[in-house]
Amino acid sequence: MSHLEPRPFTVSARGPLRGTVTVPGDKSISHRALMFSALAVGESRIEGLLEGEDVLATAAAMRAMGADVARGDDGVWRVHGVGVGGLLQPQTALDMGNSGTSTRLLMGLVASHAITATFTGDASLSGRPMGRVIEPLSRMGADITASPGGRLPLMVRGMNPAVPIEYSLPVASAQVKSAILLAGLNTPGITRVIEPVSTRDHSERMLRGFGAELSVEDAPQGKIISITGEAELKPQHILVPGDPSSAGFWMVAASIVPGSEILIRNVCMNPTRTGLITALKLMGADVAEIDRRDVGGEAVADLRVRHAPLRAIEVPPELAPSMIDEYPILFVAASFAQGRTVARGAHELRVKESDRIATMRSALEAAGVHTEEFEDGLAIHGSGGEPLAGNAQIASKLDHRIAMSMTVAGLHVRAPVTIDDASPVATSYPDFFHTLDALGTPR
Ligand SMILES: O=C(O)C1=C[C@@H](OP(=O)(O)O)[C@@H](O)[C@H](O)C1
Ligand SMILES: C=C(OP(=O)(O)O)C(=O)O
Repeated sequence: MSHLEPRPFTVSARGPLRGTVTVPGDKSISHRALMFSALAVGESRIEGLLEGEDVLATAAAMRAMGADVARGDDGVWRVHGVGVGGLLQPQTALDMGNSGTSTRLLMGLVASHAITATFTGDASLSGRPMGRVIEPLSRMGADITASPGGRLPLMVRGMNPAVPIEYSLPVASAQVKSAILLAGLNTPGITRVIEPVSTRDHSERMLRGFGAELSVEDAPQGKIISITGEAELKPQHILVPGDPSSAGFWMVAASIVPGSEILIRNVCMNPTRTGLITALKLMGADVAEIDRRDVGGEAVADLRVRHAPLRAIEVPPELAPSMIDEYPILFVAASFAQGRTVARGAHELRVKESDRIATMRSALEAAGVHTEEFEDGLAIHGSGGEPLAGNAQIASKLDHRIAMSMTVAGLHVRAPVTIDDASPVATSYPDFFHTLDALGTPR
């Protein structure tokens, strides 16, 4: 799973970008589809699963804990689950690769089963904080031994029966929320998570779809999500909609490269995920939603994006949870806007696959963009639509979103940009470079 060989990639000005793109399945939904199917009794079928390294790490972990997980020649994944409470002791350490979502959600699952699992990961994942899940899961009775700083490698000794808790999230994190709900699935009684700031709600929607007893209540202190434990999940047929985070790269590419027009098909429009579209529209981007429909309980639309002059904005901080993974590509859009864009209230970016504030700052500065760094964000002085100087070496720091964002920046430059290692792109978007080739040729 780890990237032994760095794969450099050089990008030079291209365009205009024209064509139709179908983005891969949503990463958050794909992880959950595998996990929940593995806990149902019977066969679930999953269509449109993202076959990126992060999701494959989840598939391997579910197999290691007893589920039968296989991809058919028709591209449909079939999962025979073990039932809630039925996870088996994995025989070797679970290699989570680069994936924070796999790690935190699976720690929750293991926490309430009578099994012990060791979690390992690559250098990026081993630097990310796990204390945020260790704390609530320990309260539920799990015994967790982590490396210094609450990092990987770590070992979770599950407790069965675990103790239900009521827990108010100290950080806006769908991973922490989901870890607790997953632990609650196999815990007698009602486990409650209070979410002062709403985050992506795929776990809630999908757990309900699988037949779990889960309620969401609006209260003065936030959303109260209650799950009744010792649940029985029924197998499902899941259609995974396209990933709005992956679509973001093409939205910004079309917006900044003159003459471009891209139709992006089948994009998940769950309102907890559409912050980038809101921000780009505030900047003057030409994004049209076509044919809004429902796919497997999620809103989906096709998006037609045309080149348009962008203007700087103050990015509303309340958008942060609904576009948390899209800040790197938003910073690229801002680099081509007229004026100074300010994005603050995004401190969480410091603890993603890389420190995305520092990494994007260095990358954009190297490519000729003037930026100012804050503890919780960046200010970016845009080019007003002119190409960037380019002529830069970019460190992707084992971070797929940095590699893809700086590739998009490199589509409108005076001199080529080289990404030192583009291999992390395979974690979330294995076809990214093929799709780019199909959309436009070097000028
Ligand atoms: O629950 C999820 O699927 C995710 C939640 C977010 O992380 P946090 O929970 O750390 O905000 C996001 O950054 C990640 O890519 C996927
Ligand atoms: C933060 C991300 O993923 P994860 O936390 O699952 O590694 C991401 O995909 O941008």
